[in-house]
Amino acid sequence: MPLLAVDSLSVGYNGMEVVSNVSFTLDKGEFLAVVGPNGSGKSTLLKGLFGLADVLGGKVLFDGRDITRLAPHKRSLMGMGYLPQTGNVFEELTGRENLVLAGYDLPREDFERRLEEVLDFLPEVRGFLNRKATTLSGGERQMLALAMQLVRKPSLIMFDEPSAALAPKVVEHVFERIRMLNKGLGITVILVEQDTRRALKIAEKALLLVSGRTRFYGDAGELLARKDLVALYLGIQG
Ligand SMILES: Nc1ncnc2c1ncn2[C@@H]1O[C@H](COP(=O)(O)OP(=O)(O)OP(=O)(O)O)[C@@H](O)[C@H]1O
Repeated sequence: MPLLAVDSLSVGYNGMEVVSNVSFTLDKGEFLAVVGPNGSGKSTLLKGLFGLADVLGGKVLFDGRDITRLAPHKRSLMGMGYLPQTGNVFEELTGRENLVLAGYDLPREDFERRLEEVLDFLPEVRGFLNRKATTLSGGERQMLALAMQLVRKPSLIMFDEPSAALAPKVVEHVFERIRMLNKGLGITVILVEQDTRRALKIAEKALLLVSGRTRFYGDAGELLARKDLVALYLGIQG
């Protein structure tokens, strides 16, 4: 049984359809990149999968359970994580306070144990524990936001353009961490990313969305090799 099965999903806002009829499945530990031109509905698809946009048709099964209409916090309790582009940390709180909030529903001892595991995995976050999130750089905030996800031990994390507005060197680091949490911790990943080449190199599977519809779904390497699609929709050379 796949961890996530998306069947003919249509998503939109106020009854207006933005994403139409998208289907894919993800097994545990797989890595899917969602790519496509600006405005093609990539973020909307993630929001639909997390219960933050209107599902206008189709079905989403997670761990075998129909979650199509489930509230976002219940999805989170089931092991789904979602990292939006912005607004992913509480700015006025310290790193530790952010992490405590992320684990609000975990028993105290579990939380402390998990926090230690997360800090071993993301050692740089130790340095942010007593700093207010407002004082952190964009890349540091991403790391804190990632730690907030990991403390919940998700089986799936969905990232919405984690590299947006970050310096190239920092992007490298963020991607390395995403790769490690997939390969090392076995967490299933859906990545929406502007840097298509990078996304397709790190992922196994790819979904190319054009005007809200699936233009390609399959092996990420195969999409990279499809010069026609790459030239038309992805703006990367060769
Ligand atoms: N909250 C909203 N209400 C109404 N329409 C929206 C909302 N959010 C996005 N849209 C519209 O949905 C369409 C798809 O937007 P979306 O952000 O999902 O695309 P995207 O592929 O993620 O784009 P980008 O790569 O530029 O981030 C756009 O036409 C956008 O204007």
